[in-house]
Amino acid sequence: MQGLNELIPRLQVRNITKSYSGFFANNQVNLTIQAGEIHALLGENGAGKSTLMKIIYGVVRPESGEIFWEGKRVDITNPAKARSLGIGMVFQHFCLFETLTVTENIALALPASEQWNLGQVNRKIRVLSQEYALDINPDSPVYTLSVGEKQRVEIIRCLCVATKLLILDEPTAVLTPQETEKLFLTLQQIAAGGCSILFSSHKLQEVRSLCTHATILRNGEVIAECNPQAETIDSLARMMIGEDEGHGGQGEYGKYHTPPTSPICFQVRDLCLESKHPLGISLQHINLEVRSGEIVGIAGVAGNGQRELLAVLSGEVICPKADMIMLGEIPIGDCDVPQRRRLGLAYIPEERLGVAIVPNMNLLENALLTGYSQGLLRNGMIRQRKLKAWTRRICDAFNVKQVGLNSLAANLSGGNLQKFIVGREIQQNPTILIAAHPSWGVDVNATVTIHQAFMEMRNMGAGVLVVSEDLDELLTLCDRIGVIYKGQLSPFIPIADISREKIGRWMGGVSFV
Ligand SMILES: Nc1ncnc2c1ncn2[C@@H]1O[C@H](COP(=O)(O)OP(=O)(O)OP(=O)(O)O)[C@@H](O)[C@H]1O
Repeated sequence: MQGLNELIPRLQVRNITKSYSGFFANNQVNLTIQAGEIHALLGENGAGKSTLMKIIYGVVRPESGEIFWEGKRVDITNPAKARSLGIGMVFQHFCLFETLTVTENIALALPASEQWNLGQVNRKIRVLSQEYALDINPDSPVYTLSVGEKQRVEIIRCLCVATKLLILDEPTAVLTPQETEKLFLTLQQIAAGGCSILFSSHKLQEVRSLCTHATILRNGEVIAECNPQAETIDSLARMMIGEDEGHGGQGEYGKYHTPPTSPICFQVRDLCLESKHPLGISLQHINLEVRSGEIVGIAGVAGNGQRELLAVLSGEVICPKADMIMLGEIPIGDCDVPQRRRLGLAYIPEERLGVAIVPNMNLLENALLTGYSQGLLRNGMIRQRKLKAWTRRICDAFNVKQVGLNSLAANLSGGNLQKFIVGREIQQNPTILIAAHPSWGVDVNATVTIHQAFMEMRNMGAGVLVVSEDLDELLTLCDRIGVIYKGQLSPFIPIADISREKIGRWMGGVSFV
């Protein structure tokens, strides 16, 4: 016979409502999670998933509704209150101090009453990272970590305190398939110990493999509950998006483009660069070329030099020699970011907030930040009407859900922000687009929109270089793929000749032969 405690849900959310300027992010939402359950929260970009998670974690206060924790009504006024109940959360955008080490960051989040010293925290991190295969060096300063590694720090931070409900907002968005598999074993291990997990993801195959319950939101309302394992990817996508609207499914693009013989539009020649950071990765003899009308992908596990390579390709770091990077016939290795942009290089960085976007600027200002050379300025003055039309076109073409072009970028949902960044760069018709994790956190439909936009650019003769830890994305999108490992690039293989196993082995450090 079940004990009374096992019958009482761990968490019950009843009729939660939260609106922004009259727009309902959550409308009368109900959600029940049992102890030890892995529960998915699904919905397209802007459906209200993060808002609901933030309400449960005490970051956002609802206007009405109730929350019951193990049968008792609670008022979760702030994250400290949530943590005291045993609720931990890993956010889509990380909350780490860049200049502190992993250990220092985690120590800051531990309850003062438990009086941990840094040595104990360091040891605890090593134990947890081993136990849950969350590979991380506790002594690394956070600014040296890739996005994937920062996510691991966030997960370990939650695991350091006894947690009864772990909330993960898009945890696998930047993990490789192998890392995702490992993470899922971790999550299953955690759930088997009685901790509940609330998990949001746009990768429906993952949801089907991991979760036994799902609540589906559309336009802020719960529109269905189901067992994802009893559904298909198609039926889940239909529930999220609606019966009548098209949904792309994942990775259905038809035939690949034949490898082009067109001119090389972007080239890196024997680029060697010592990392200035003690824990950074030095780039060794990097050679690559992208032809006009070609999408080239660079795969690799986080922390193998992707960040250093992107910095030098985008112009954030200047090359030792100008002709180490060529844009067509022009050496650009010694050009700074604005010069490279003016010559036709567009860039979608790995980090959205603070690098791609200034959160406290509105959409118009953020559009201007990289689009200024598109006729949006005259005599140093902003052409307001042109800027408005330009920004509106980005939002329309990429279906960016927003309440107005004057709204702050920080108020966009994660996926809508990513669509905005991608649209802003593509609309500049660059000669070469360099993109890091282009579909990170975007829903099924938006992923298709972004991938199709890349393919259209390619078909119009632009070159595209995609750096991603999502192997599936690269296999879907690219004409040729190479791997970066410890600062070195493998040969690039045409998509028709690629074996997933070989790429996986290269990603794992097996020599490039
Ligand atoms: N602070 C805020 N101010 C104004 N609007 C907001 C704010 N936070 C969220 N919203 C809006 O509420 C809606 C729901 O956002 P939310 O982040 O919950 O969506 P989501 O389902 O998590 O989307 P995604 O999958 O893209 O992360 C969006 O339209 C978003 O723009």
